[in-house]
Amino acid sequence: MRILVLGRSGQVARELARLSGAGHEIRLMGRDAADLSRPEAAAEALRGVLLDFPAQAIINAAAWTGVDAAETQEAEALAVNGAAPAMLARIAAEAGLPFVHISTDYVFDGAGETPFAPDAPAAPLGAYGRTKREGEIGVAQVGNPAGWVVLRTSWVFSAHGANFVKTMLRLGAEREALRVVADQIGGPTPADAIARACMTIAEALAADPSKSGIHHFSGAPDASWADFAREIMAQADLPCRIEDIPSAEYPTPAPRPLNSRLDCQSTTTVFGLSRPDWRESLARVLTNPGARA
Ligand SMILES: NC(=O)C1=CN([C@@H]2O[C@H](COP(=O)(O)OP(=O)(O)OC[C@H]3O[C@@H](n4cnc5c(N)ncnc54)[C@H](OP(=O)(O)O)[C@@H]3O)[C@@H](O)[C@H]2O)C=CC1
Ligand SMILES: Cc1cn([C@H]2C[C@H](O)[C@@H](COP(=O)(O)OP(=O)(O)O[C@H]3O[C@@H](C)C(=O)[C@@H](O)[C@H]3O)O2)c(=O)[nH]c1=O
Repeated sequence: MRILVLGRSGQVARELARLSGAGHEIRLMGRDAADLSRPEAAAEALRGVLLDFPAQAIINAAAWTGVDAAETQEAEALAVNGAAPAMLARIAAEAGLPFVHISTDYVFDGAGETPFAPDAPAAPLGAYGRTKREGEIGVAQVGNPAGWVVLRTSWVFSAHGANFVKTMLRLGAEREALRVVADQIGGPTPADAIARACMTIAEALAADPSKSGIHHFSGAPDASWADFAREIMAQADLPCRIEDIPSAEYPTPAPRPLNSRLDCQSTTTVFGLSRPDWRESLARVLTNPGARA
C-alpha cells in the first residue's frame, strides 16, 4: 500500500518508514516539509505532495508530545494536536483516502481502575490531553467517507527518540536507586507494533470504511511506571534499585492520569489486532544500540 505519513524522526514515524519495501511504499513528511503548527501552509504542502505521490491512505504520526511543555504553550500545542488533524482529515476526505490518526490515554481523567472503553467520556487533566482531544473531535467531525480511525495508544517506547525506556537506561546507568511512581497504571506500547497496527487499519479501512471510529491499542500487561522501570533495569542488567512512590512525591507541571488502562477489545474484534507483550518488545529494543545512545 502507498502511504503518506506525517512525521519523520518521531518514534512511530520511524517505525512506519521501516515498513517500506515490505509490500508498502511509504512517503514521510516531517516538520520541514509540512509544519503542522501552521495548518493552512501545511495543507498546501500536502496537496502538492499528493499530486505526485498517489497515496492510498494517510497516517498522522506527528504531534506535539511535550506533556509538561504544553502546559505553558497550549496554543502552539493546540495548532499541531487540535487544528492540524482536522485539516489532515479534510484533505484525506477530499482525496478519497482513508485516514489514521494517533491519540492518547491522556484524554482520560484516570479515575477508577477499569480499562477505559473507546466511548468512555474524555476528561483530560492537562493541556496535552486537551489538545489531543480537540484533534480527535476534529477528525471525527469530518467523518471522512473513505474511512477514518483515531487510534488511542499509551506509554510509547522504542530505541529512538524521547521515551521512558531511554530515560531509565540513562538514569539507571548513573544512579544506584531511582524513585518512580507506582500508582499510575497503563500499557507500555512498542512503537513498531503501533506502526504495524496503523498499516493494518489503513488496509482494513480501504477495504471497508464502515470500520471507522475510535479504537484503543496498548501493550500488555498493564503495569505501573515503577514496574516498567524495574523490568527495564532487569533486562538491561543495570544494578539500579527502583523505589515505589506515589504521584504526589513526583510533582510535574502536568498531572498524569492514575488509570491509563485502555480497553482494546474493539481493535481485536474489528481489526484482528491483539495487544503486544511489551516485555518481549523491550527485549528487542534493548538489542538495538540506539537504545543506550
Ligand atoms: N510518546 C508517547 O508516549 C505517546 C504518543 N502518543 C501519540 O502517538 C503519536 C506518535 O508519537 P511519537 O512517535 O511518540 O512522537 P515523537 O515525539 O517521537 O515525535 C513527534 C513527531 O511529530 C512531528 N512534529 C512535531 N511537531 C511538528 C510540527 N509542528 N509540524 C510537523 N510535525 C511535527 C515530529 O516531526 P519531525 O519528524 O519533523 O521531527 C515527529 O515526527 C502522537 O500522536 C502522540 O500524541 C500517544 C500515546 C503515548
Ligand atoms: C524520570 C522519572 C519519571 N517518573 C514518572 C513521571 C511520570 O509520572 C511518569 C512517566 O514520565 P514521562 O515524563 O517519561 O512520561 P510522559 O511524558 O508523561 O509520557 C506520556 O507521553 C505522552 C506523549 C503520552 O501520550 C502518554 O501516553 C505518556 O506516554 O514517570 C518518576 O516517577 N521517576 C522518574 O525518575
